Amino acid sequence: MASSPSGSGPDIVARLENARKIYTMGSQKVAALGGIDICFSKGSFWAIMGFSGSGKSTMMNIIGCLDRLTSGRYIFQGKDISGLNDDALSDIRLRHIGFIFQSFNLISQLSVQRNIELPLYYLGWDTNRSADHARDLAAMVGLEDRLDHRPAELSGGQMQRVAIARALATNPDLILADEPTGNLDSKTSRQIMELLDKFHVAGKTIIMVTHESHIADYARHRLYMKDGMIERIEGD
Ligand SMILES: Nc1ncnc2c1ncn2[C@@H]1O[C@H](COP(=O)(O)OP(=O)(O)OP(=O)(O)O)[C@@H](O)[C@H]1O
Repeated sequence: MASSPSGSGPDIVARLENARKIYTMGSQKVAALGGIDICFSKGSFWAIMGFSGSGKSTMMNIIGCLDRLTSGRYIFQGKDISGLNDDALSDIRLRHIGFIFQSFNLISQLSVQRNIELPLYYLGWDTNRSADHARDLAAMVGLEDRLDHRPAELSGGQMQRVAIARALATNPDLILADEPTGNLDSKTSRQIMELLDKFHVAGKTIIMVTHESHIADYARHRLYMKDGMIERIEGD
C-alpha cells in the first residue's frame, strides 16, 4: 500500500493521528488543522493543495518539525515526536528532513559549494568529505561547473537546483517542498519538477505544497485541504 489515512510499520515515514492545531487570537479560535489522520509512506510523492487558509502551511510546518500540534500525535519514523522540545525537533530537521522553498533560501555570501555543504557542516562532517559530497550533489543537479558561483550569479532555476542539492545533502528520509516552482517560469518549472521526479523514482519521499495543478500532476498522490481538514485524496 503506497499511502492511506491509517497504516503503520517501517514503510511509513510520517503519520498524523487526529492532528489538531488551534490558533487562539483573542477570544477567537482558528482550527488550522481540525483533526487530521494521514500516513506518508516511504518513497511516496505527494502534492498538498487547497485554497489559501485551508491549512497547507500549518500541516507542512508540523510535518517539518517547525511547529507542534495542539493535540493529537505526530509519528515520525515510528516514534511519537509530538512532545519533543525545540532542540530535539531541530535535530530531527537537520538529520532527517530536507527543505526546498519557493524563495530558495540560499545564503547569498556563500558559494554554491558552501551552500550545499551547510547541513554537513552542522552535522560535523570533515571538510574534505563534505567538499567531495557537495561536488557529487552539484553534479547530480547539473551544476558541477558553478561550484564557485554565488547565488546572485545564478538563474532562478539554478538557485533552486542548489537548494535541492542542499536538501539532499544529508540523505534525508523526507523532502518537503513549499511551492518549489513558485518563482520560476514554466520551462524552468518543468526542469525542476523533472529533477524532483528523478529523486522520487530513486526512492525519495517528497511532500510538496503547490497551487498549480500541472505541478501537482508530477506527484503520485494529491491531497486537497479545506478548512483545516482533508477534503479528498486523489491518486494511486
Ligand atoms: N500564527 C497564526 N496565528 C493565528 N492564525 C493562524 C496562524 N497561522 C495560520 N493561521 C490561520 O490558520 C489557518 C490556516 O493557515 P495556513 O497558513 O496553514 O493556510 P494555507 O493553506 O497554507 O494558506 P496559503 O495558501 O495562503 O499559504 C488560516 O485561517 C490562518 O489564518
